[in-house]
Amino acid sequence: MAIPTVDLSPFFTDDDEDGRKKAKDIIKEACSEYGFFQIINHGVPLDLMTQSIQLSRTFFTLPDEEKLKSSPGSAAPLPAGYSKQPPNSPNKNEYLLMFQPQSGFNILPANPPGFGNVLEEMFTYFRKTGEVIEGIVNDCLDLPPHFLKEYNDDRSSDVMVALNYFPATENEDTGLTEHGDPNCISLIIQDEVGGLEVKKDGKWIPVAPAQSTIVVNIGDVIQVLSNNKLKSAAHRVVRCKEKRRQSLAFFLNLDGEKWVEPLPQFTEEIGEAPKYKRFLYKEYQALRLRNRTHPTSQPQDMIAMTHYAISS
Ligand SMILES: O=C(O)CCC(=O)C(=O)O
Ligand SMILES: [Fe+2]
Repeated sequence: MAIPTVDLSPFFTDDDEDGRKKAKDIIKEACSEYGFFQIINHGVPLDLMTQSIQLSRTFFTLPDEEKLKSSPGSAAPLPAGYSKQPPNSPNKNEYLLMFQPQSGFNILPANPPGFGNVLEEMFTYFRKTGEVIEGIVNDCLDLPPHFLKEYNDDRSSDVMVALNYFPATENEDTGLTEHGDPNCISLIIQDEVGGLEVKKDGKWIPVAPAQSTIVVNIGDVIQVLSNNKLKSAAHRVVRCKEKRRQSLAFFLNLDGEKWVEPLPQFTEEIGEAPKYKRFLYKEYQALRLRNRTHPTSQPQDMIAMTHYAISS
């Protein structure tokens, strides 16, 4: 079993309505079945993807004192710059986090040379592809044209993270614990080591690494808006022995001041009860951030979308 792969090339030409329709059908099915799919011919240049992973691998092998030159400043809403998970965290990685290039928050490394530029370029491409996906999801949900684009109209909360996972130990191979992404849509590229897994019907499906492929997943915001029509699937990263793993994740996010609730199209207009209470996105984000700073001993005790679920 593997998550579906979709060719996005019809969305980058004007005259392939048929191709777009076929791709949308696959995406619609994938988002309701898996919450995940993979894309090829997505507009992000392969050499840029390769370079970003290679330079990231080089960056994370630098001595701590060099990496810590990009330590986060305090102004940003999330720690933009280089951080390592605290030793008590079940997540075994270090990472470099950034906002959009013009945000003023980013503390990008000077070494390896060119890495900062490559990250900024990747951010810009990821964002474009993320917006294309958001438009497709909009159509898959039969929402009015540009509804999601107008609702999610502020790009200043988007985040990109370059991650380095440490090799597994004899006794322990968790890289990133099971979670759903809180945001709207996420894009991931992983190196050849692999390790990303998606939960479907209680089973873990590995997402095999594939060159020039981007993994896409639906986040909690879309799951709530669609009243569970589309799925924000649980996923995790498993570590491999002897090999460290690089990945790059982009989160098309929502402005914290937005309210999130199931849309009338998926509730009152079709006679269905809303499955979630209305909430302010920044409150949910703060709860999710608390999971990271104060991890619970049991992963199932972490705050997730179920926090706002209405029991039927
Ligand atoms: O590293 C990966 O492949 C996935 C990262 C992820 O799921 C996340 O940061 O939310
Ligand atoms: Fe995730």
